[in-house]
Parts: sequence; structure tokens; C-alpha cells
Amino acid sequence: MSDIDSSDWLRPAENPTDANAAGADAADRRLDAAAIAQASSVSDEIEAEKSSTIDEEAAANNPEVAEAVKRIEALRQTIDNIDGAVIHLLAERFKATAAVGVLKAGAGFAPADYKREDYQIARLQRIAIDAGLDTNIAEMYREFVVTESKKRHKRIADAGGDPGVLDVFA
Ligand SMILES: O=C(O)C(=O)C[C@]1(C(=O)O)C=C[C@@H](O)C=C1
Repeated sequence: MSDIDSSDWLRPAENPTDANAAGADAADRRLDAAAIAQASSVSDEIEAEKSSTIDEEAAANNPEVAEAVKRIEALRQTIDNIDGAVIHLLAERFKATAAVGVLKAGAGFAPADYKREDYQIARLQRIAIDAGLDTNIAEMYREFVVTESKKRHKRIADAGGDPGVLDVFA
């Protein structure tokens, strides 16, 4: 179990096909390294831009700004609630995948199951389309959580099936 080579389970992304293309195979929807690099260079640009602190003082002499500030504050409360819910959901997801990792390690299964992943890719693409979410965001989410679970499965396997090793970011 501990001799699993990471190249067996961290399959490189294939085909930089547009994730929104109708009829593309699940494998075609995988994010490739170039798409990830492009996304992170855009975030670097945003990071380099100037930022603003929105506060009551800025709105004091302008009712339009005051109204915008009020609406931003209300939306921020919703955003904070959503972020909290997402963290709770991720905690539950990683607890479930850690339990899968223990079972896989015990049964001698490899960390990755690409048939399952292809099903997940296709399913999340459909859900994203129905929900009005950019399908690249759905794929970025899937790629993040599944890659992280596979790393954690491997660490559990390397520890002889002990999930106690998962106290730090894998
Ligand atoms: O379902 C599994 O077999 C898992 O190990 C869980 C999971 C996931 O995070 O959803 C992780 C790795 C697999 O390649 C597929 C799915």
C-alpha cells in the first residue's frame, strides 16, 4: 500500500477543452494546468490592484454611496453565512472521504477511482448548468476536493490505515 506512486493517482489533467462545450466527455472537462495557471495569474493581477475599505464615513456626505454601503453590508452578511456553511460542508466532506480512505487502505484499493471521478465531473457539470454557475467553477471545486482527498487517502495508506495523520493540510 505504501508503495503507491503518486503518478498513479494524481492523474494530470487532460485536454484543455472548453468545460462548457456540450457533449464533451467527462475527461475533456478536467481543468488542465494551463487553465489553473491562467486563473491564478488573473488573481495576481487583482491582488496588485488598489483596494477600498467600505465604511460609514465614506458614505457620510453622499446618500447614493450610503445606500450602496447599506446594500453591500447586507450582502456581506449573506456571503459570511454562505462561507460558514461551505466550511461546515467541507468539514463533513473530508470526514467522509477520510473514512473512505481508511476503508480503501484496509482493502488495498488505490486512492483514486477514475470511473467515480468521471461520474462526478459529468454530474457536477449538469448541476452547475442547472444552477446558473460557471461550469469551470464547478470543475475547480471538484478538482480541489478530489485531489486533496486522494493526497489524504495516500497519507492514510502510508500510515497503515490510520486517519490520525490528517491533522494538517495534506
Ligand atoms: O469515492 C471514492 O472512491 C473516493 O475516494 C472519494 C473521492 C472524492 O473525493 O470524492 C476521492 C478520490 C477518488 O478518485 C474519487 C472520489
